[in-house]
Amino acid sequence: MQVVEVKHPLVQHKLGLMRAKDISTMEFRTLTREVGSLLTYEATKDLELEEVEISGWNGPVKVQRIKGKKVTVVPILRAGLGMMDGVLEHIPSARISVVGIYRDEETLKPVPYFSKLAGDIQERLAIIVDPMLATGGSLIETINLLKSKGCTSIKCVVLVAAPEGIKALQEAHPDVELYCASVDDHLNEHGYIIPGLGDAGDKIFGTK
Ligand SMILES: O=P(O)(O)OC[C@H]1O[C@H](OP(=O)(O)OP(=O)(O)O)[C@H](O)[C@@H]1O
Ligand SMILES: O=c1cc[nH]c(=O)[nH]1
Ligand SMILES: [Mg+2]
Repeated sequence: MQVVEVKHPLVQHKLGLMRAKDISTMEFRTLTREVGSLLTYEATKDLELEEVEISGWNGPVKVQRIKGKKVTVVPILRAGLGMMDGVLEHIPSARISVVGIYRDEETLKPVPYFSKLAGDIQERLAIIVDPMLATGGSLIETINLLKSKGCTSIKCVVLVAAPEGIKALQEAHPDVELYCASVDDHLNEHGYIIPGLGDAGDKIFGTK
């Protein structure tokens, strides 16, 4: 599995701001979208281009245009919604395939509760967004669902990933790509990423 930790200074600076204890809901939400946007820039660097001729201001001109597959963004509810607009900034025509999964606080197992996928998802590149990859259960469950509908091209974009979650993802789905701003140190006994960001969903939605 390809794992890319994006070391760009803007990404690292913004992620650092997100780790502050007393960050406001507004700041956390804004930074989630901004880092999501920067990671998307990196995650789409291999999209295929084709040359086409258009009418330019001074006559015909050859330009580059994205050729490859169409895209669907897959936010995992709730926290993934915070990154969705960061993807859409770059790919405004993308379809949105929403997956609702929460993590049971006791068992840490993923609990699916909603899905509404693009009807032609088997023809699309799926870019899954969720700020946190902890045990990996939520992301693995989401990929299981997408693959069961015929989707074969999947990239995952997360802000922070735990080594334990990366290992689980690698074992379950070695064919996907993972982009993150940081591979953090470990999971604590409650399944929270250390140093991590805390509960990303609560911070984005202001529900603590
Ligand atoms: O890798 P895992 O161990 O599955 O944990 C990661 C998941 O946990 C969080 O969601 P949460 O269950 O808190 O739901 P929320 O987004 O509604 O807050 C997070 O946004 C991921 O979806
Ligand atoms: O650290 C973590 C782990 C799971 N979900 C979060 O929001 N944060
Ligand atoms: Mg949460």
